[in-house]
Amino acid sequence: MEAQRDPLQSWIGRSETFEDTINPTPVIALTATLDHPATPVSAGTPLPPLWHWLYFLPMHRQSEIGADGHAKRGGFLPPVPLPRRMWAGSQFEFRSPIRVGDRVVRTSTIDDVTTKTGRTGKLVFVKVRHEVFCNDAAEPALVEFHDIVYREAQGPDDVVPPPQAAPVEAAWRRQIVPDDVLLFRYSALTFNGHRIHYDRQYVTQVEGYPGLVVHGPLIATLLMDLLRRNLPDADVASFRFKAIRPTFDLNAFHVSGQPQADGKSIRLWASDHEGWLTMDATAVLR
Ligand SMILES: C/C(=C\C(=O)SCCNC(=O)CCNC(=O)[C@H](O)C(C)(C)COP(=O)(O)OP(=O)(O)OC[C@H]1O[C@@H](n2cnc3c(N)ncnc32)[C@H](O)[C@@H]1OP(=O)(O)O)C(=O)O
Repeated sequence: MEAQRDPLQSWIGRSETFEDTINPTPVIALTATLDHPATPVSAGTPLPPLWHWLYFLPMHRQSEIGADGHAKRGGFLPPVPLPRRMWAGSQFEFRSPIRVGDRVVRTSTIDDVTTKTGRTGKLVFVKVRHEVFCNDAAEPALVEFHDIVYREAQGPDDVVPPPQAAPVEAAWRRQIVPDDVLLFRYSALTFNGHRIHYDRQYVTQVEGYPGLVVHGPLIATLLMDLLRRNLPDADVASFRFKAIRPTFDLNAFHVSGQPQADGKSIRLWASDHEGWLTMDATAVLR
């Protein structure tokens, strides 16, 4: 007998395309948000890795927004019935520079939809493949896989999996204070309406987290910023990160990095105020 296919899997292959222009203002605004001097940027300046998230913003009209502040599901993203959405991780290939002034096109495709049972309960992962093309080029400048995870509602039997200790030795380390202004500015820059990052009543009473959740892409951007602070001329060929444990706005956290013996890879990670690993990442230089 043929196994029954999960109806959510019929979303695999669905795609959408958006155009944009790499305007300088978001670059200056993120520069300031990451606590660098907000100096002007000229046309032709390459975008730092991950700063493409400042473009192709989700311009859903207000009536299309769902309870969590994201677009209602069932359009481009499948109608996953689990309520709590998180950014689980991403993998990137940076093939050629994306520059201020470029006209860009992004094609996004649902690559996979999988249901798993994790330690915290039922999980549905949606993998989206994004390709960014500059100035009518035939080959993408950037390929990104974005893993979105949906979790069950909070319940009385919730399991908190045992935490994993972060590495103790780090060549680079920076403390980040995730106050609500930092979270607000990042949500605004990425036009991200997800309530878990700014609506304390919603995040604590509806989703059951203890505080505002720090955006996974913000932590990833801070990891890449740490790399650039220490190796300003580094040419990053690929990057991947996995969000292991949520980070809340209740305490300072650290971003750390350690170049590896191969001379090309750099392990980057984030850890919370108790030293638990919250994000694990690897960058590979060209
Ligand atoms: C922006 C934005 C949203 C956000 O930024 S939300 C904040 C950033 N994200 C997070 O804080 C997520 C932190 N991670 C977690 O809470 C947990 O790791 C998670 C994802 C709930 C999973 O926990 P579990 O303990 O239940 O999972 P297991 O370790 O038991 O694994 C079960 C299977 O799932 C696979 N898996 C687990 N974590 C990930 C991951 N991060 N990425 C990909 N796959 C993952 C794991 O490999 C297991 O698979 P098997 O095939 O081996 O069964 C916005 O929405 O806009």
